[in-house]
Amino acid sequence: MVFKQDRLRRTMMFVPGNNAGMLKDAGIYGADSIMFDLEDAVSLAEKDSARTLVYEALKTVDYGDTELVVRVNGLDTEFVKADVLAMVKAGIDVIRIPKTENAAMIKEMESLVAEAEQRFGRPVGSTHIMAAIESAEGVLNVPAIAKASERMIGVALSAEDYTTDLQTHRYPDGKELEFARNMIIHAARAAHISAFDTVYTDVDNTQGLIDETEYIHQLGYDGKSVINPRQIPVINSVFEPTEAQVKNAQNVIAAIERAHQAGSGVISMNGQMVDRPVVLRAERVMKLAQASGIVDKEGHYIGK
Ligand SMILES: CC(C)(COP(=O)(O)OP(=O)(O)OC[C@H]1O[C@@H](n2cnc3c(N)ncnc32)[C@H](O)[C@@H]1OP(=O)(O)O)[C@@H](O)C(=O)NCCC(=O)NCCSC(=O)C[C@@](O)(CC(=O)O)C(=O)O
Ligand SMILES: [Mg+2]
Repeated sequence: MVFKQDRLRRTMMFVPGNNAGMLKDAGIYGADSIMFDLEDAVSLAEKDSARTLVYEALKTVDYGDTELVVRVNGLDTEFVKADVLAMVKAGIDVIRIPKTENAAMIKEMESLVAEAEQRFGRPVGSTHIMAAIESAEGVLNVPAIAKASERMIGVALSAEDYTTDLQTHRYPDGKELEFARNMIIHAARAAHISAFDTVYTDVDNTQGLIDETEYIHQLGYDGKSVINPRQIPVINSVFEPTEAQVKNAQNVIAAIERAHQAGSGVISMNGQMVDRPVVLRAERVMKLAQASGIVDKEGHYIGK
């Protein structure tokens, strides 16, 4: 299994934990990560039955090599311990903590997860954690949150709760989210973990989703949380490199290989300096191209 920044995480799809049909089919839409939700998509009366449904789905449905995440109930609720025990027992890849305010909450979750791993004979450290940032307090503490544990694989903006906390709401231009988006991407990169943008709730507004995804892609985000399968190909297409970008990346990788053979770490290509950061960007382009299915095994552009 590949974790931290090595894994592509363009789309992380919320699947309500109380919906047996959605749980069964969640793997067929091509999300990079599936996130089973035990928190806000599930009513208080259904908390226990949703936990059982998700546990059964994890044990019986084949989700292939899709990363499996569960959003457990908040650390201040009566449900969280049972959620963590059941999900670790079922072998979940990642626990997403909702409404994360500070690094102490990551430590608290770390203890719960370690206890569950020991109890169910899972390797200690094998369950990863991510944090959803849903308040002003969380945004101000995100650098410490992102670095609070070796288990952390990412931080996510949760704009619905966050804008409520700010006493505003979401606007089409997203100006109210600028500070949080910038804090979160910087905290994630400083901690070498993934950064996820928030859900786009206007499911039928494809152009709005494209605009928002292009913006967060430009900021450096790995991907977005998703609430509907129709959003997956739209987001993937924004992350798909162009033919020119793929060809340039191939040329950069070939050029640096020639430079290394000649004993140098830097080379000029069409008058442009090619050094380590340029090569790292080229490698990321090739990884996205492979995930998009637009290159063959040798990395040659074949299109769709
Ligand atoms: C939005 C809508 C009602 C639209 O319904 P529609 O009926 O128009 O959907 P259609 O497109 O017609 O569905 C076509 C086919 O796909 C299936 N299908 C649809 N959605 C699927 C899915 N998610 N997973 C698997 N399958 C799915 C469906 O079953 C059907 O299957 P079939 O019948 O077989 O053809 C529906 O998608 C949905 O309920 N979404 C989940 C909503 C949710 O989870 N909200 C909580 C998380 S946010 C939050 O909490 C805020 C946050 O905390 C966030 C943060 O922290 O980041 C913050 O603070 O910001
Ligand atoms: Mg929320």
